[in-house]
Amino acid sequence: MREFCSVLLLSSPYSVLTYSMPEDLPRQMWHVGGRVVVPLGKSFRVGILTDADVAEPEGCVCKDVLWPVDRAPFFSAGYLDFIRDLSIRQMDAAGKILARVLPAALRDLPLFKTREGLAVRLGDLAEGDARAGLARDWMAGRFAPHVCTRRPERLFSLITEPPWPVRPQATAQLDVLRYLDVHGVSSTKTLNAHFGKNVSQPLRVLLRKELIREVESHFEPDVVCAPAAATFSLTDEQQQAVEGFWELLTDRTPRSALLFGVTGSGKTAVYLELARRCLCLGKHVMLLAPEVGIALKLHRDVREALPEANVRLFHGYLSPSDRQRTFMELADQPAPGIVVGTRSSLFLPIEPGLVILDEEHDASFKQDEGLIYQARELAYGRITRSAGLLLMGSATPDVKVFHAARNGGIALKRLPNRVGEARLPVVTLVDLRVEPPEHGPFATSVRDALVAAVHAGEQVIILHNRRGYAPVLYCETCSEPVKCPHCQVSMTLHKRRELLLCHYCGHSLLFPLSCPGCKGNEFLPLGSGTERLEEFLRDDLPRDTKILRLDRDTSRRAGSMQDTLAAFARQEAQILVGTQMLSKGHHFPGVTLVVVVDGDLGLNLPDYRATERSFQMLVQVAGRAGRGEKNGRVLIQTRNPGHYCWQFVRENDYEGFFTREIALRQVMGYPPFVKLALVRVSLPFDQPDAELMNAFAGRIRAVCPAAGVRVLGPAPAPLAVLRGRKRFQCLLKADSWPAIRGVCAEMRKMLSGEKNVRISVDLDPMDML
Ligand SMILES: Nc1ncnc2c1ncn2[C@@H]1O[C@H](COP(=O)(O)OP(=O)(O)OP(=O)(O)O)[C@@H](O)[C@H]1O
Ligand SMILES: [Zn+2]
Repeated sequence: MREFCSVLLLSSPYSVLTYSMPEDLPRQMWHVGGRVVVPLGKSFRVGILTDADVAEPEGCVCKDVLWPVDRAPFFSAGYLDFIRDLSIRQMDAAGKILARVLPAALRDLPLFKTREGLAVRLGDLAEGDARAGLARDWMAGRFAPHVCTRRPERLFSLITEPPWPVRPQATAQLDVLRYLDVHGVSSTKTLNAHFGKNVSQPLRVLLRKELIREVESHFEPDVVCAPAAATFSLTDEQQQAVEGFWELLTDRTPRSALLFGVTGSGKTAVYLELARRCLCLGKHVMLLAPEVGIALKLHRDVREALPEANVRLFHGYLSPSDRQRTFMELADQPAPGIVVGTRSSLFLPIEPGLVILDEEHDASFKQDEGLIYQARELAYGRITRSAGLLLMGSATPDVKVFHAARNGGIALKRLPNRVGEARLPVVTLVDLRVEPPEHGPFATSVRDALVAAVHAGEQVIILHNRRGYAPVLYCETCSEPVKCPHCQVSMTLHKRRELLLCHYCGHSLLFPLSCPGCKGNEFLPLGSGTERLEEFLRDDLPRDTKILRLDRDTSRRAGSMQDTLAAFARQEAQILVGTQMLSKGHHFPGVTLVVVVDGDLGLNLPDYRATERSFQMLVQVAGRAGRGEKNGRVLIQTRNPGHYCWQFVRENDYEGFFTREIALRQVMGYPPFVKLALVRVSLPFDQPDAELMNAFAGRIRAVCPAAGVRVLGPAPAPLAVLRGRKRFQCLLKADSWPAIRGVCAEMRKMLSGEKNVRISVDLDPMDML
């Protein structure tokens, strides 16, 4: 009797199709969860065999599956189920989701080779005399696909900052240098695509001149481990947390839990002990951080604490070949190990018994572009299939998560004290209306504190959440700021790099320039970013003060972020200036003073989470002070000291903040009391929109009430133009996700025939701009 199976295509049209199983090939060649090659139209595709026992479809003739790619299942049934579930929730095809998360080489048609190295054409696999023999060879392991059809991409990084010792006539070299300067580590493929030609010649010259170097990844794991920290035993609080979580981990039902521990309370040690025990149980562990910088720190922590464990580092900046290798190795079911990484690790083909999200409140756990997802939900999806534990940890939990923990949906353990003798720092607000900034951006008392700390040989962290030299470059001739032609926002001046950059789309202009509007040449940089702050400090502080800066600009060269963090940890510098990158996760015992230049920066964004995010960042950065022997203090400059968040920041009172915030959310009708979705519609800048948007608005109004969905908008988005497209958005509120999904599906249908119009749906949005 003929047998039929389902195959999920990993390339367009991404559908699930029914094929017949070839009767002349042994049944043992096929594995549910393994990749297969199937014919489609006149070509071949790679798909995943998702079901080997389906009924014969009526009224159509099925083609045979051509040949397997994997000798064993690549994905477990649980993994495929997880992807299917995600596809329902994201309203996107499962094949498309997988195509987005699998390394390209694993979706490509493989090259089949005999053991002698002779290539076998796909057509020959379909028919021909060799087929039976090849099947025998396959079973005996003498015939296999060769996956690596692409040449591994080479990655390049700058070695030095501009200016570079290159003749002005050597334009090809300068172009490449500038590109790497703006975009950071880039591959040959991106470079060739950008310049529309092969750039291997200038690359060769630049390598020889030692102006660039080839790297494995943007962020290479530290080769040398710090000397193992003195071993310590867990405090009673830590021990109790471990035992509580361990009970949940071993009770054979999926669980989620929150470790709510103040900054410096030793949450990492709790994670590591649980990870160790989980490995002993024979289960995999995923330890995830919101940012690569913190993932690298955790990777080091794990290797120090568990030197015997099998540890892998995974994040979005690995080279394609590294990503591919990790997927292949893990699909091969290695002994239980630990994956340390960022959110995309959740798609690796292992069954984790324990998933830990460190700094769980962080917005970077949400992916906002392409495949939109929240790592917390994905992680829960993973551990439901393995009956494992999802452990979230933070000093400032997400308000939604803490609400669930309060109501018993999530188990809660606390670490209310810092480890050892360390105390939480004293936080003081500096009212800039009373004490205006007289030393660059600093009030006199703040500057005095800075100088005193430097004198005393202590370390200082200065947070300013804005990179670049000045956020606005104002033309004195036409009185207009220089704006990005694609986004209509002000371009940021990066003085040292001699660039103007759009922080939204990456568009860059060389500086100095003449005003794009009036050709004027006189400019005034307005406001200040981290670069200007650093410049001010160098001029203002004693000459021998060592200053480091950490932001996306100083992290463009491979390894530079780690170098900066390591140098500061070794106390080679006294001051570290930077953006929110330095606010969390790191442990610098020498820091006694933290200064926040503009505490109001994030408070007034048009987003219901603005206060929560600001509060979290301020408490986190304050938490970098006083982690060693000496007490810490924190000075926050503000012009708005009446805001309700300050009282809680000053007292490091998360729960007080939570109580206030959750009451507001209830009154205003925001999550967790309602489900929220943001629907974005965009169209090319020069395309008329009035008629379309009016009709769209009318139809939404007709659909929403019946579905029990309230709608705000459509209205122009706060960033009304981005990357050359006009943007509109509407906010949907309802009591249930299915109601929202129903309306979103309708909205997609409404716009499906419109030319050049794109629609995206963000469930539970993090970024409302
Ligand atoms: N039981 C212990 N005894 C001594 N030192 C400890 C103990 N537990 C943790 N530590 C040390 O305390 C320091 C702070 O711990 P850790 O970085 O884990 O804090 P955290 O809770 O993650 O803070 P944050 O939320 O600010 O990142 C680390 O250097 C760690 O080695
Ligand atoms: Zn732009």
